[in-house]
Amino acid sequence: MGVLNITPDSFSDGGTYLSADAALVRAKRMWEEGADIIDIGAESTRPGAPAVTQEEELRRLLPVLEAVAAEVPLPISIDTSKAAVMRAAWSLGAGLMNDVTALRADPLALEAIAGLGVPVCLMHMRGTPQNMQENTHYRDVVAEVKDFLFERVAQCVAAGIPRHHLLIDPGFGFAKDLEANRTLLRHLDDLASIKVPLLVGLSRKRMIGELSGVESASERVAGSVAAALWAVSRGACIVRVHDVAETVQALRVWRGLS
Ligand SMILES: Nc1nc2ncc(COP(=O)(O)OP(=O)(O)O)nc2c(=O)[nH]1
Repeated sequence: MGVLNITPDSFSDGGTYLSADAALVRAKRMWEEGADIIDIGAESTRPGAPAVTQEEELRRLLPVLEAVAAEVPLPISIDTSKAAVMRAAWSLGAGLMNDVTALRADPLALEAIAGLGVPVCLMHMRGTPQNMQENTHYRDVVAEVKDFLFERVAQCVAAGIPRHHLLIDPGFGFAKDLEANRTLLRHLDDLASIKVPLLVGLSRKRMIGELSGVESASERVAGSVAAALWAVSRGACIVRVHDVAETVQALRVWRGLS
């Protein structure tokens, strides 16, 4: 899953792809590099990120989505928590919704997904991007994240969303410090018992910097690839990455040796 952030403030590539033209060039490049899905996000969810209004998110997103849907033959996921954005994006061809709040932020989101019949990724986080890093203590992070995801899956199935339309994601870096992220990664295969495909997002994140000592997010490519391989070896089905070519190349070698 190639990341296409059309925001001014994403933690590692904010402002780079703001125009529809630049975003389309990026999406095409990721397709050529071997991405299977393009994940378009118009609101940063990094720690401390300011909330974006629905109008602003739609203003950023829709022109880019139209252009990418018309010219890039890949499924498009939309990184949003707003039901109205999901509905508008679906009408323009989005094939997956990626909600870091697991359909909790917007009370209309669960109904929207059920009504549209569109697949959705349910991610674990606590609080909001503005306060989530004040809430990083867990009694047992693996058990608590697993219980949360299990419950969200059950809620979705009870709302009429087919189980095979669901993805789960432990939410690395969302209300988690290095210890919690590392514990979750080490026990990623514990989430397999939920029997829903696993998506992980580790790319360029703070934990990669903390483990590698690399300060600048955009220079954490090798560390991000290493983490992606680890996650795949522990059961991840989709890795959400900024550096598609490097990750695809590493996965091809990994698969060739497995
Ligand atoms: N499912 C899922 N979605 C996500 N969306 C955004 C980010 C944050 O990364 P990025 O989009 O690069 O940064 P920003 O939120 O600042 O745009 N991480 C995840 C993740 O780990 N999993």
